[in-house]
Amino acid sequence: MTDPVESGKRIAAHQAVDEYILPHHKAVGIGSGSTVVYALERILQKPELHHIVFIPTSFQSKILIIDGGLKLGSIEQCVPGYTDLDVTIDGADEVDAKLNAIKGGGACQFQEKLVAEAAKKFVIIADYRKKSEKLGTQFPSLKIKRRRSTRPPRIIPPPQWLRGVPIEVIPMSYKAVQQALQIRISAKPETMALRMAKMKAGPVVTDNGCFVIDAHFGPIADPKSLLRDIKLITGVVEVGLFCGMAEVAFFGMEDGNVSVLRIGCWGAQQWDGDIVKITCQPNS
Ligand SMILES: O=C(CO)[C@H](O)[C@H](O)COP(=O)(O)O
Repeated sequence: MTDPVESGKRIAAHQAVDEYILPHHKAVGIGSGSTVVYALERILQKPELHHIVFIPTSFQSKILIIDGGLKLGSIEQCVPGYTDLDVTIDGADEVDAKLNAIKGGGACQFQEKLVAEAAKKFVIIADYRKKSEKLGTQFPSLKIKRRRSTRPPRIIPPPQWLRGVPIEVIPMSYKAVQQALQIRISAKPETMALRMAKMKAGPVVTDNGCFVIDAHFGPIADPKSLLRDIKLITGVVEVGLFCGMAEVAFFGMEDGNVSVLRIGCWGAQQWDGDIVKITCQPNS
């Protein structure tokens, strides 16, 4: 595989499966997106994992489980603290140094959070592009084209996904939620967008029949309090901010190594790419 992004996704997914999905496990949550496909690929290569019941987080992951001939379960069978999932493995759009993540690039954040919360361990797999010091800084914000006159700047709309925080909303509430985001969280109207479908006239409709607003807040100083503030808005079903949930993140790097960030310690590779001791060091 020559594409460094795709090979990054694969090596991260394979290493995570090898370390975190074990033969004694009974139930495992399967996330959504393109990186998760490589996790399924690895699981299929290991017959000792095929007795496990897999819990999907979306239509996509349900089909991956079924097409792989694996055992399909349902989240209703898993009650956190009673019949926990052993582990949930999932991709992410951006992950900070404290393992907070932005998710929902595939509009699956509600089911992904439900399944991640039901698991004893939540494991993130991603390629090197997803590593970020602070959420909201990894992707460029909208380009603003200034006119020569004194008129206000013209905002160039993004070609597709705004790459902010994905917010799943009840369809009839989307205008009210956008308004509340402006008033209560000072989101700018030009950095919020209702996510539109590509091969359909109209908005993306999630697996739960909802819409998604992508809202860019710039660098996010306190992801947990932003999450709390957005969730308090009537009409919001779920927010693609996963705070304090992941135990570990595997990043497939351009050089073919996997950088592992574990809760409470830096892994084998430091943030700036320098190799450090494999022994863990406390996070600041
Ligand atoms: O949150 C997600 C879907 O809602 C995905 O996990 C996230 O968008 C990462 O996707 P990919 O693995 O394709 O980069």
